[in-house]
Amino acid sequence: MPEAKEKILQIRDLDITFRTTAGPVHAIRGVNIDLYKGETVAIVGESGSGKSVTMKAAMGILASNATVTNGSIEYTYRNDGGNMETVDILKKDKKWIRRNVNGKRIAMVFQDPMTSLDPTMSIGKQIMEGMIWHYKTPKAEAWKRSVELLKEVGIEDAEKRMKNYPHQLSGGMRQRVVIAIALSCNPELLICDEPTTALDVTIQAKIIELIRKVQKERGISVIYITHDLGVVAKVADYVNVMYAGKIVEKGLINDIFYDPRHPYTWGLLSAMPDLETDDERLYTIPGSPPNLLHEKPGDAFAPRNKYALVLDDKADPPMFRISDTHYAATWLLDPRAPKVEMPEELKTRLERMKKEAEKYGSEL
Ligand SMILES: Nc1ncnc2c1ncn2[C@@H]1O[C@H](COP(=O)(O)OP(=O)(O)OP(=O)(O)O)[C@@H](O)[C@H]1O
Repeated sequence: MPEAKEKILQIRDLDITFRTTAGPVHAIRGVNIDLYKGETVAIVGESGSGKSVTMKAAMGILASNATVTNGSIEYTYRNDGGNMETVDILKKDKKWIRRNVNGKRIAMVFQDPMTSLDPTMSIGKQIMEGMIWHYKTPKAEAWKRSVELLKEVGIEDAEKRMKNYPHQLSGGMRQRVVIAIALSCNPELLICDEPTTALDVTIQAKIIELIRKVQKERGISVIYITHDLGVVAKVADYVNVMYAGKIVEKGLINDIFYDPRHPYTWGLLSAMPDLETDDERLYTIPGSPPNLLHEKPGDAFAPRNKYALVLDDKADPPMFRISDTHYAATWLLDPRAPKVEMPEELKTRLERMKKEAEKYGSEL
């Protein structure tokens, strides 16, 4: 972690509602996220928990039926004049965001490279496009830089590959190209939305390794959106666990993996495959996430939570402080609550993970 921490993104009290024919969907509820230069923040949670919507808001690319009803998304960056500037993305229009943020200072890597690449355009052209549009880079220069980028992301025969079309590449190579495109304008922040979900397991590890490498070499910040805690364990400095549009637990990677406090985090960790558990015995969190069309009072996780208290049906828990880095929104942390520990099986599993990490000399 860098010594003097420079904050580059600060999301505060973000509330987003979608207009739908069935009524308003309150998809994001009071989200706060901080991101510092060079760090990796993960947002983890089941499908529909609000991870992508939060990041789309940060990139100013929300769907047209979305309304931000509260909050701010402050982004601090070095402007074209070389000075540091802080803007609230929510107060900027689409044109400004397209010119100054999207693909330039903040770039995204999506789950499926096939949908983020244009099948009708050579990959060389697709990498050059951003440089030419954002920086008016001359074509010959953009070509040269694109070849270098392809090499940087580990593509051999880069000159030759420039002329290829996406369908001529394997899935792993396509995702490398997507990463090259994302890096083409020297972004300060990379948002990776399930960047490995569509890939084979062996390729997954290589893409994660690649993202780590470019992050380190370039000193950029990364936000990982994923439902896979295995990926989180490998990449993140800081973790936000999301449920039903709200962050329910946040902490440093070791806080979340070795001292989780929210029963939802317990569930996610118990459901994480590891070497010792076979698929048939793997835990799944009972029930399914709530329908956000019908907001109910109380804690949205209560119906799936075997540790729920009577109070959970009445009031949404606030964020309780566990340490300066670790917070969780569960009434179990209220001083009046009965003492409840994480399931014994999970405790054993986390201890095993800790021992393995110590053996291999990694943080996790
Ligand atoms: N354009 C939209 N109109 C209506 N509801 C939407 C729209 N986009 C997202 N939502 C709703 O917002 C909620 C959060 O969705 P989001 O895509 O952020 O979830 P997610 O955690 O990223 O899930 P996944 O892992 O499946 O991508 C969901 O309930 C989803 O149905």
